[in-house]
Amino acid sequence: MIITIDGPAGVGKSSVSGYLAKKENILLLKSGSFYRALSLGVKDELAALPSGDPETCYELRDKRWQRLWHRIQSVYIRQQDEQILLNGQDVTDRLGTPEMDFLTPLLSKLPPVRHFINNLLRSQAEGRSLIAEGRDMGTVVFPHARHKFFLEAGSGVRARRRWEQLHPKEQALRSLAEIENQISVRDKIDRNKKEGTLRAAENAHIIDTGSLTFEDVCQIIAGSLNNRNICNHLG
Ligand SMILES: Nc1ncnc2c1ncn2[C@@H]1O[C@H](COP(=O)(O)OP(=O)(O)O)[C@@H](O)[C@H]1O
Ligand SMILES: Nc1ccn([C@H]2C[C@H](O)[C@@H](COP(=O)(O)OP(=O)(O)O)O2)c(=O)n1
Repeated sequence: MIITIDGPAGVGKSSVSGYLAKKENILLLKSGSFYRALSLGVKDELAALPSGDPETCYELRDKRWQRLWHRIQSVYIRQQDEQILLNGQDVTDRLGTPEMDFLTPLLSKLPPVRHFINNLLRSQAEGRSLIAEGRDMGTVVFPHARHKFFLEAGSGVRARRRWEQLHPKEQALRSLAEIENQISVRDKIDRNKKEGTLRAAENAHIIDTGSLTFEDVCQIIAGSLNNRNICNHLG
């Protein structure tokens, strides 16, 4: 059984899918973590590019792109339990930095990068029951998934959630407006990708989480999955 949960940044994908995966005792594939690990693996090459954006050199297919692509293909990413291993090393705690927030959308909009990660995700999933969360799990990576959910909420609500996740020291340094602006920039990249565009699959159950609590969202999904254990636990 494959369950997909897609949606934009801060909408509640990781927390809801993490909760459901634990309750169901099934694998959780966080596709964003794979994109983040790849960005970490090639960050020196990305930093060497003008403005750090690989799109121009990809479109020109120039030497810089060939170097970067060669490097991408040499990176080995694997999930072990809840840890993400990059070339055999646990990098899970290094994936959520502002630097990775910035670099990952730039790398993940390139079609060959998406194909590279999609293959990895499918190979991790082979023959297993799982929840896959991201942007294009229900549309591209697992189009035959039995259960698909698409979470949405306004950028203001999502920015506030992200801000509340920050340590008080960081909250003092970063305004809500700045975070909302970053979220809007990432939304724009996600919605305008050539491939893997952020959108709901035709057969996805769309849930607006803006005015719902975390428990509400879990319950709606659990109800839709008709999973009595989860419903009972939350009820
Ligand atoms: N329905 C909800 N209502 C309020 N806060 C939520 C809800 N769902 C998730 N959150 C909180 O919002 C923050 C962002 O959620 P997260 O799961 O990290 O989003 P995503 O994976 O989509 O980026 C987390 O602190 C999470 O606990
Ligand atoms: N299936 C996916 C998952 C993530 N991405 C991109 C989009 C985001 O900018 C980054 C990181 O995604 P992640 O889900 O970890 O982060 P956010 O929830 O957006 O903060 O990767 C993607 O293009 N396709």
